[in-house]
Amino acid sequence: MIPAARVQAAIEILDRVIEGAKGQGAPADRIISEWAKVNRYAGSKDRRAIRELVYEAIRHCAEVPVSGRAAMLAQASRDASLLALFDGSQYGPEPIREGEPVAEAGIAPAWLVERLVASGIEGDEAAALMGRAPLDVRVNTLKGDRDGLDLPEPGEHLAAPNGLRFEAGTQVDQWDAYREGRIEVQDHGSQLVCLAAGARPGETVIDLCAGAGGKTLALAAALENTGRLIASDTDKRRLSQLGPRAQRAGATIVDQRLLDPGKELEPLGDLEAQADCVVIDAPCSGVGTWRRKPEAKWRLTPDRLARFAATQDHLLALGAKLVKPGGRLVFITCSLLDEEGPDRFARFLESHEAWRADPPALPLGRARGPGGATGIRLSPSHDGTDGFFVARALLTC
Ligand SMILES: C[S@@+](CC[C@H](N)C(=O)[O-])C[C@H]1O[C@@H](n2cnc3c(N)ncnc32)[C@H](O)[C@@H]1O
Repeated sequence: MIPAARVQAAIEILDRVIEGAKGQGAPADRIISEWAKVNRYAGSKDRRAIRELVYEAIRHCAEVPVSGRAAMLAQASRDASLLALFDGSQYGPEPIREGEPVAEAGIAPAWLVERLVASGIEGDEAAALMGRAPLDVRVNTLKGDRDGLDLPEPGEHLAAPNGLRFEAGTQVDQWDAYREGRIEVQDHGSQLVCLAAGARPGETVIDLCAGAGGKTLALAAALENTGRLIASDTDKRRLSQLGPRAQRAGATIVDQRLLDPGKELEPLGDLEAQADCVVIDAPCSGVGTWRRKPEAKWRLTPDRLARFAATQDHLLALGAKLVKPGGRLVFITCSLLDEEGPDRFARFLESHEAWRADPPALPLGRARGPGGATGIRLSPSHDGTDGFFVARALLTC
């Protein structure tokens, strides 16, 4: 494809991303994959270039743009070589008309920028949310250790004991080690928050919001496949992905439970006050993952954010019922907004007297939250990870 045709393709994809964001439709990566399936003439270099154009345009638009073209024109206003491609050539974008709408540059919609600033995310911290994430893997210690692993590329050793980093776009899923379950793709931050659980062999651990099991597999490795590991979620489709992943990883102790929203305790009744540790990787806005899913900023509304916070309160109260005296509750969100992190944890401690904060010692991150209810924040700028908040509480009696 000629460069101008790539720009036009990116504009058309952006139109669909914008539509998806307005109607809670498909995410950008799915829209791009679907586009590539239909437009077979696009080679791998074209697809990579188009993808980059789409993501860069999303990253730099504050509000939802009126059109893909307005988003791309905003990019072109910062990049003369892109501007020159609006030349009306065959397959390329039409020449620019006077007074055409150009999207407003910025990190996120104004209301969200305000919330970020109130949570201490501004300047470099905010800019880093628009960066490109590297590709991190976790070496699966159920099948070998980091030093003994022979990979096509060595990878950078990360602070998480089993973490390796590769350049974004490295096709690790083509490697034997991936197919054989010796490595899992998992962001470094995600690996670090799993360490906060402090899971030890023989314990009973509940991964309450297991989703497709990214953290469940890390917990199974920490437990060395001994003890009990219960993985629950209300989303049947996500949970159904865990079985094959666990099999590939050799995680044999995973006991799956599908939950009914509002009646979550029913299938977990046998576990009340039984767990050494309950991990709550709660549903959230995903602000911390904007490097991978930048269009998430357009999907969020103040109402949705308030609903996430209410669900987080609900899950904290629920998870607490499953922990035995002396046990631990680990609260995780991939958000940098205080209202989805420190505020929730502080509220939980205020309303649950038998619990006290027990901040985990992690190799990266900074303390965040009021004294007595402190957790750890990881951020792209400070730690080179996705953004996370993780806090741990102990049941004292
Ligand atoms: C952040 S995601 C979990 C990601 C997963 N732990 C991982 O590491 O890949 C949050 C999950 O919470 C689940 N969820 C939402 N409401 C829930 C509820 N009431 N009880 C349990 N899980 C819930 C969602 O379906 C979603 O899979």
